[in-house]
Amino acid sequence: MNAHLTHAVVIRDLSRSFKGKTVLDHISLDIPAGQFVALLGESGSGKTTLLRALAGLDDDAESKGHYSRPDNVSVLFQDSRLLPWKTVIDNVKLGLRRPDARAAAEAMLADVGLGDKATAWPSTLSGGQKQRASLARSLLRAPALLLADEPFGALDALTRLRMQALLMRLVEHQRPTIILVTHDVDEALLLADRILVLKDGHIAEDHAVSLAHPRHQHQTELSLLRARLLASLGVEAGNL
Ligand SMILES: Nc1ncnc2c1ncn2[C@@H]1O[C@H](COP(=O)(O)OP(=O)(O)OP(=O)(O)O)[C@@H](O)[C@H]1O
Repeated sequence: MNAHLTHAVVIRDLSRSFKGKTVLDHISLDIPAGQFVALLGESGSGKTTLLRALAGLDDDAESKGHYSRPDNVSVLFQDSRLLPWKTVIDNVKLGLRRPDARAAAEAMLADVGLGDKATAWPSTLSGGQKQRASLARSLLRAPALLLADEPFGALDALTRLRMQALLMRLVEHQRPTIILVTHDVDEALLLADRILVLKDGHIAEDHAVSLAHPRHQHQTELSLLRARLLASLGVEAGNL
């Protein structure tokens, strides 16, 4: 849409309900191209529903309002969604119509540290390796918008840290607009340019995080925002 050239995502008065139950409640939001947005919120606040709405999923929902976003979107889920009957490289280049698809997939696998797993079957990979393959599949499409729904939520803490660093390194080159749904306040603080808190289907808080990368959990600005976000999410930092 010409009116929104500088914004990758424009949402106006978006509401969604399922069987009469309102889940998204008049959401309006502008996201500049290249911004990394983290979406926090208590369980059931509507995070996944917002992401799915932008992905064009959930056709059974009653929707009002509208949004615009780039056509070139990749979605990254908590489970890697690799097809078990295809090798890792065939999963990564699935549906890609480029003459150099195989070479590009090989290069992307090397980038995510899976250069030696191209011909492996998904069932032989660890959880972290599967998510790496899934990330490679998403980024190989050079998406203008990456929608990620807790992509590292099922990984152990150390693997999660590695994946966060890998994501930051890879998106540094491509600079897609990113919306990351996460339960992990520190993940949001370490990665995002902007943190939104959803509450009962509306955006209750909108924080800019302007600190340079790489960030460290103990930086004062992050500590202050962490305490505030934890309080918003109903967690008292002093009790942790
Ligand atoms: N397809 C659907 N049909 C009926 N209800 C739905 C559907 N999708 C979501 N909901 C309801 O919408 C509400 C918000 O769900 P959503 O998954 O968006 O929340 P969330 O913030 O992502 O939660 P969580 O952090 O637990 O994943 C929930 O009450 C859920 O039951």
